[in-house]
Order: sequence, then structure tokens, then C-alpha cells
Amino acid sequence: MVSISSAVRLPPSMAIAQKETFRLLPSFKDHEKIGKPKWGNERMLQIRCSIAASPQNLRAPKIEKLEKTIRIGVLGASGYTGSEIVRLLANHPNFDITLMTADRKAGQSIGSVFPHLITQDLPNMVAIKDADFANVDAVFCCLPHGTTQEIIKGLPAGLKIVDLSADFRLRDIGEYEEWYGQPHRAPELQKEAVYGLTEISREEICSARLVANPGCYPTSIQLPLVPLIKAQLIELRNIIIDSKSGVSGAGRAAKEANLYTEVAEGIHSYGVTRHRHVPEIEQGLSDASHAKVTVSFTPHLMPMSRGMQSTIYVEMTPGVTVEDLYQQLRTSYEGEEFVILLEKGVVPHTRNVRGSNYCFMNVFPDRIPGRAIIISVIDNLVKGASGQALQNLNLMMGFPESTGLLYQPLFP
Ligand SMILES: NC(=O)C1=CN([C@@H]2O[C@H](COP(=O)(O)OP(=O)(O)OC[C@H]3O[C@@H](n4cnc5c(N)ncnc54)[C@H](OP(=O)(O)O)[C@@H]3O)[C@@H](O)[C@H]2O)C=CC1
Ligand SMILES: CC(=O)N[C@@H](CCC(=O)OP(=O)(O)O)C(=O)O
Repeated sequence: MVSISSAVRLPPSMAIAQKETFRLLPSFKDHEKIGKPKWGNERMLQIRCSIAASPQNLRAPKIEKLEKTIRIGVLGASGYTGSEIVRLLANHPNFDITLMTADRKAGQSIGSVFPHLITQDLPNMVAIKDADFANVDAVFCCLPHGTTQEIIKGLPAGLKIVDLSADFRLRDIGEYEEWYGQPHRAPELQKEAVYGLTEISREEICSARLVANPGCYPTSIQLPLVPLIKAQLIELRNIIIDSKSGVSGAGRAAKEANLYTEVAEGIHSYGVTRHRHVPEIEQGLSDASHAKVTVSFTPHLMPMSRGMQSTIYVEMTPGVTVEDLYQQLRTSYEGEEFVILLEKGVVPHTRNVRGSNYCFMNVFPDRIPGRAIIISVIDNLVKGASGQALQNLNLMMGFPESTGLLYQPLFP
């Protein structure tokens, strides 16, 4: 038996061999047939692919070289989430980047804009108006909200799209216009967009053409709350959410409020009572409960580059205990690759998910009887953005969803 940790930390020679792309056909066919991966087998599939890719391995399972590679466009590759997609795809066996766009940085190479990606042999970034989509099957759209709608509207109809912006997350166009302060320029596309909280909407994502990738705060909040609300274990009133984000959540464009001097050695709240993620959070929780849910949500900016914690205070329904909440989360996420319920009493730390696609969570009894405290942590750039986007595109293209994502967190 091969341990998971030995399989996911590939030595460089194996990582290169893995990039050459091998796949176990039987599992893949099952996946296509049932429209959804066999979760229990997925880790083993990854592991066995890695073993198969090792030149030394003589006991490799039956494999076949992939006939088709998916050609990927990254719109906004010169930003934080776009560059994170490039980093993740460097180890994806089936996705090759054929197009990257930038705005101010158009014409430059990815390595000149992000020196940590200097070893990536990729075409230079181009302006969107010069982009040729003839050699692209799918795009990650990593552009600011507001600019994204018209750009997506103008893309070739056959492309699969994962949009990381907020432009297609809210089903109610009026609500979008109210919270984002601008008219929606592609309401007809909104109807087909699938909200991409992977663990919750997997089946719809598999058959979607356009996925609206969730915001980072809404990801960290909905992952623990949706299963508890669906099981009617918590009251829909008095949900109080205190969230904290690293500064990369604000993007790479220069802003005075994000200067080192404004952020270091302190924390501050922002968007108090009016953060634009409120309607997104409430939409997801209301869907789960089939009733209107409202929340108190306050985000904070932390002096760290990545990471996000949401601390959520809830009232349990009469007769329910914290043990019930814990067991519900255990059942809901059993077999999930990326959502990890920690052992009882263990506090999730942002530093333990840094650079990875994991969400760690736990639930604690409050001192006040009948209340519980839930803590969840993610990396805002990975599970909160590019990692979840890749998880979604894997599903949309028919691959096991963890392909290219089994990075261990960075520590320290
Ligand atoms: N950062 C995060 O943690 C998260 C971000 N998101 C969302 O993902 C999207 C991207 O965020 P992020 O990567 O942080 O942002 P960045 O500001 O770091 O990057 C934005 C990218 O878009 C390009 N761009 C900016 N304006 C235009 C335009 N008018 N036309 C074409 N391209 C343009 C920029 O090009 P250039 O730099 O060359 O000017 C850059 O490549 C946003 O919608 C954001 O809200 C979602 C979840 C989390
Ligand atoms: C620290 C910081 O500024 N964070 C961003 C949220 C980033 C994110 O998830 O969201 P969107 O995709 O919705 O932009 C903010 O508060 O607006």
C-alpha cells in the first residue's frame, strides 16, 4: 500500500513524467458514465498515475497515453489569481496553457512579471483585443468584476469558462446592480451560469459551460454552514460571521489602502455592514434552507499575504448539541479530498492550508448554552480562488477533480 503523502510529494523526475500524462482508463470511463468521480478511488487514481509515471516502476497498472490535451487560456495572467492558475497548471498532466492575457503588462513574459514562474516555457501575455482563441478549449477568467461580463459575452460559444470574478455569482440581477453599483451587461449569460462551490454543486458543475467561481469569503463560510443548515441543526437567525483575509485578496493593482505601511502591525475591519459578499453568502445559505437567511458579516484585513479565517457564531436548534454539528460535518465531508474536519478540539490555522486547496474546519461549544462556534480556514488564492477554479474545470472537462491540485500546504 502506498501512502498518500508519499504519492503527492513527487520528486522532480516523477513530476515531469506525470506531466507527460498517463491515465487509468477504467476509472475515467466510470467517471464519464456516472457523471461524477468515484471519490473513494480518486486518491488512489492520482497515486497510481504517479506510480505509473515513475520510470523505475515495473508494476505499473494498465495505462494509456492521453490522446487529447486541453488547451487553456488564462485571462488576467498578470494578476494574483491568474498567476496562481499558472503555478497550479505547471503540474497538471492534461491542461496546457496556450494563451495568456494581461492589460498593463501585455507583451511581457510571465517570468518577467512573476519571477517565481520564470521556468515556465509559455507564450508572452497579450492584450485581450489581440487574443486568438482558435487554440483554446477552456478559459480561466481572472479579471476584475465589472470588466468581465462583456469580455465573456464576446468569447467563442464553444469555450468552457470558469469566471473567478463576482460577475455571474448572483442570480438576481437587481441584487448585483445594487451591491456592485453598476448595470449588468450580460444578464442573458447569468441564467446559464452555475455557482461553483464544488463540494456543494458538483453535479451541475460537471455539465456547465460557464461556472461562476465563488468569492473567497463565501467559500470559507458556506462550506461549514450549508450542510448544517440543510440538516436543520442551526437556527437561521443570529448567524454572526467574523472573517479575516490576507492582503492578496485585494488583487495586485496598486492601492494606497494596501501599502505595507497601511496594513502591517495592525488589523482593521472594512466594508462593515455593506461588504459585497453579503448577498452571495445569503444566496447560498437561503438556497440551503429554502428560506431567506440574513447574516451579520464583518471582514478584516490582516497583515499577511495569503490566508483566510472565518469564525462563525451560531445558535443550535432546540435539542441539538455540538456533537451533532460535528457528526454532521463529518458525514457531509467524509471522502472529500479538500474539506477536512479536524479532530475534536483542534483549532484550524491559516498557516496549515497555505498554498493548498484545503479547507480545514472545526466546531466548538460556546460558553453560552445552545450556541456553537465554527472556524474554517482556506488559502484565499487557492481554495478561495484559483484552486477551486481548477477543481471546477477538472469536473467540467471530465477529469478527476483533484488533478493537479494535490499540493501539500506550505509550512512555515
Ligand atoms: N485575490 C483573491 O484572493 C481573489 C480574487 N477573486 C477575483 O478574481 C478576479 C481577479 O483577482 P486578482 O487576480 O486578485 O486581481 P489582480 O488585480 O491581481 O489581477 C487582475 C488582472 O486583470 C487584468 N486587467 C485589469 N483590468 C483589465 C481590463 N480592463 N481589461 C483586461 N484585463 C484587465 C490585469 O492586467 P494587468 O495587471 O496587466 O493590468 C490582471 O491581469 C477578481 O474579479 C477578483 O475579485 C476571487 C477570489 C479571491
Ligand atoms: C482583502 C480583500 O480586499 N478582499 C476582497 C475579496 C476577494 C474575493 O474573494 O473576492 P471577489 O472575487 O468577490 O472579488 C474584498 O474584500 O473585496
